[in-house]
Amino acid sequence: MIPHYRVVCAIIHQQDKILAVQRSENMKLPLKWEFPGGKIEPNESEQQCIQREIKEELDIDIEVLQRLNPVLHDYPDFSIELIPYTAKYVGGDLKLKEHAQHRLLDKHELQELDWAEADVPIVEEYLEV
Ligand SMILES: Nc1nc2c([nH]c(=O)n2[C@H]2C[C@H](O)[C@@H](COP(=O)(O)OP(=O)(O)OP(=O)(O)O)O2)c(=O)[nH]1
Repeated sequence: MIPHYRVVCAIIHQQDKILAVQRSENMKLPLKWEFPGGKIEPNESEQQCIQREIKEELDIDIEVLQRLNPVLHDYPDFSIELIPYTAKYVGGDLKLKEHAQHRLLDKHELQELDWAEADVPIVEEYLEV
Protein backbone atom coordinates (compact mmCIF):
# COMPACT_ATOMS: atom_id res chain seq x y z
CA MET A 1 0.00 0.00 0.00
CA ILE A 2 1.35 3.42 -0.88
CA PRO A 3 0.91 6.11 1.77
CA HIS A 4 -1.90 8.66 1.57
CA TYR A 5 -1.40 12.15 2.99
CA ARG A 6 -3.86 14.94 3.76
CA VAL A 7 -2.04 18.16 3.00
CA VAL A 8 -3.22 21.75 3.49
CA CYS A 9 -1.65 24.56 1.47
CA ALA A 10 -2.07 28.33 1.44
CA ILE A 11 -2.44 30.66 -1.51
CA ILE A 12 -1.09 33.73 0.28
CA HIS A 13 -1.71 37.23 -1.07
CA GLN A 14 0.67 40.00 -0.23
CA GLN A 15 -0.88 43.17 -1.67
CA ASP A 16 -1.55 42.20 -5.30
CA LYS A 17 1.02 39.38 -5.41
CA ILE A 18 0.75 35.67 -4.66
CA LEU A 19 3.44 33.69 -2.89
CA ALA A 20 4.86 30.53 -4.49
CA VAL A 21 7.73 28.46 -3.06
CA GLN A 22 10.10 26.03 -4.73
CA ARG A 23 10.84 22.66 -3.12
CA SER A 24 14.52 22.00 -2.41
CA GLU A 25 16.62 19.45 -4.24
CA ASN A 26 16.60 17.13 -1.23
CA MET A 27 12.80 17.09 -0.73
CA LYS A 28 10.30 14.82 -2.48
CA LEU A 29 9.22 16.35 -5.82
CA PRO A 30 12.55 18.23 -6.03
CA LEU A 31 12.52 21.77 -7.44
CA LYS A 32 8.78 21.69 -8.11
CA TRP A 33 6.82 24.81 -7.17
CA GLU A 34 4.05 24.59 -4.62
CA PHE A 35 1.96 26.60 -2.21
CA PRO A 36 3.44 26.46 1.29
CA GLY A 37 1.79 24.04 3.69
CA GLY A 38 2.11 20.46 4.83
CA LYS A 39 0.58 17.31 6.25
CA ILE A 40 -2.25 17.52 8.78
CA GLU A 41 -1.22 16.06 12.13
CA PRO A 42 -3.55 13.92 14.25
CA ASN A 43 -6.14 15.97 16.15
CA GLU A 44 -5.32 19.10 14.21
CA SER A 45 -7.84 21.14 12.21
CA GLU A 46 -7.08 22.22 8.66
CA GLN A 47 -6.83 25.82 9.81
CA GLN A 48 -4.50 24.96 12.71
CA CYS A 49 -2.35 22.96 10.30
CA ILE A 50 -1.95 25.79 7.83
CA GLN A 51 -1.14 28.37 10.51
CA ARG A 52 1.47 26.03 12.03
CA GLU A 53 3.09 25.08 8.73
CA ILE A 54 3.35 28.67 7.51
CA LYS A 55 4.99 29.71 10.78
CA GLU A 56 7.41 26.74 10.62
CA GLU A 57 8.33 27.06 6.94
CA LEU A 58 8.28 30.82 6.41
CA ASP A 59 7.99 32.45 9.86
CA ILE A 60 5.22 34.81 8.76
CA ASP A 61 1.72 35.40 10.09
CA ILE A 62 -1.32 34.96 7.87
CA GLU A 63 -5.06 35.38 8.10
CA VAL A 64 -6.78 32.34 6.63
CA LEU A 65 -9.63 33.30 4.29
CA GLN A 66 -11.45 30.79 2.06
CA ARG A 67 -11.30 27.02 1.50
CA LEU A 68 -11.11 26.08 -2.18
CA ASN A 69 -11.85 22.65 -3.67
CA PRO A 70 -9.52 19.84 -2.55
CA VAL A 71 -7.62 17.86 -5.19
CA LEU A 72 -6.95 14.12 -5.06
CA HIS A 73 -3.75 13.15 -6.81
CA ASP A 74 -1.79 9.90 -7.16
CA TYR A 75 1.97 10.26 -7.38
CA PRO A 76 3.90 7.06 -8.20
CA ASP A 77 4.87 6.40 -4.57
CA PHE A 78 2.21 8.22 -2.54
CA SER A 79 -1.19 9.82 -2.93
CA ILE A 80 -2.46 13.08 -1.51
CA GLU A 81 -5.57 15.05 -0.81
CA LEU A 82 -4.39 18.62 -1.25
CA ILE A 83 -6.67 21.16 0.42
CA PRO A 84 -6.09 24.79 -0.60
CA TYR A 85 -7.00 27.87 1.42
CA THR A 86 -6.66 31.45 0.32
CA ALA A 87 -4.94 33.61 2.93
CA LYS A 88 -3.63 37.11 3.48
CA TYR A 89 -0.15 38.05 4.68
CA VAL A 90 -0.45 40.01 7.91
CA GLY A 91 3.13 40.38 9.16
CA GLY A 92 6.63 39.11 9.82
CA ASP A 93 9.82 38.94 7.73
CA LEU A 94 9.75 35.93 5.47
CA LYS A 95 12.59 33.46 6.17
CA LEU A 96 12.75 30.29 4.11
CA LYS A 97 13.37 27.32 6.43
CA GLU A 98 13.00 24.46 3.94
CA HIS A 99 12.46 25.75 0.43
CA ALA A 100 14.99 26.61 -2.28
CA GLN A 101 13.43 29.97 -3.16
CA HIS A 102 10.22 31.94 -3.17
CA ARG A 103 8.56 34.27 -5.64
CA LEU A 104 5.83 36.85 -5.34
CA LEU A 105 3.90 36.73 -8.59
CA ASP A 106 1.09 38.47 -10.37
CA LYS A 107 -1.90 36.18 -10.88
CA HIS A 108 -1.23 35.90 -14.63
CA GLU A 109 2.36 34.71 -14.01
CA LEU A 110 1.34 31.66 -11.94
CA GLN A 111 1.06 29.33 -14.91
CA GLU A 112 4.68 29.98 -15.90
CA LEU A 113 6.02 27.90 -12.98
CA ASP A 114 6.78 24.17 -12.99
CA TRP A 115 4.16 23.21 -10.38
CA ALA A 116 3.90 19.95 -8.44
CA GLU A 117 1.32 17.92 -10.37
CA ALA A 118 -1.31 18.09 -7.64
CA ASP A 119 -1.16 21.89 -7.73
CA VAL A 120 -1.99 22.25 -11.41
CA PRO A 121 -5.80 21.98 -10.96
CA ILE A 122 -5.57 24.30 -7.94
CA VAL A 123 -3.81 26.98 -9.97
CA GLU A 124 -6.41 26.53 -12.72
CA GLU A 125 -9.33 26.84 -10.31
CA TYR A 126 -7.76 29.82 -8.59
CA LEU A 127 -7.36 31.64 -11.90
CA GLU A 128 -11.09 31.22 -12.52
CA VAL A 129 -12.17 32.59 -9.11
N1 LIG B 1 3.03 21.77 1.15
C1 LIG B 1 2.66 21.36 -0.05
N2 LIG B 1 2.88 20.05 -0.39
C2 LIG B 1 2.50 19.68 -1.61
C3 LIG B 1 1.89 20.56 -2.52
N3 LIG B 1 1.65 19.88 -3.67
C4 LIG B 1 2.07 18.61 -3.49
O1 LIG B 1 2.02 17.70 -4.29
N4 LIG B 1 2.60 18.48 -2.21
C5 LIG B 1 3.15 17.25 -1.65
C6 LIG B 1 4.61 17.35 -1.36
C7 LIG B 1 4.82 16.54 -0.10
O2 LIG B 1 5.12 15.23 -0.47
C8 LIG B 1 3.47 16.57 0.58
C9 LIG B 1 3.43 17.60 1.67
O3 LIG B 1 4.09 17.20 2.76
P1 LIG B 1 5.12 18.14 3.48
O4 LIG B 1 5.16 19.53 2.92
O5 LIG B 1 4.91 17.93 4.92
O6 LIG B 1 6.36 17.51 2.87
P2 LIG B 1 7.51 16.97 3.64
O7 LIG B 1 8.32 18.13 4.06
O8 LIG B 1 6.98 15.99 4.60
O9 LIG B 1 8.22 16.25 2.48
P3 LIG B 1 9.04 15.01 2.73
O10 LIG B 1 9.72 15.26 4.04
O11 LIG B 1 8.00 13.94 2.75
O12 LIG B 1 9.95 15.00 1.54
O13 LIG B 1 2.51 16.97 -0.40
C10 LIG B 1 1.67 21.92 -2.14
O14 LIG B 1 1.17 22.77 -2.87
N5 LIG B 1 2.08 22.26 -0.89
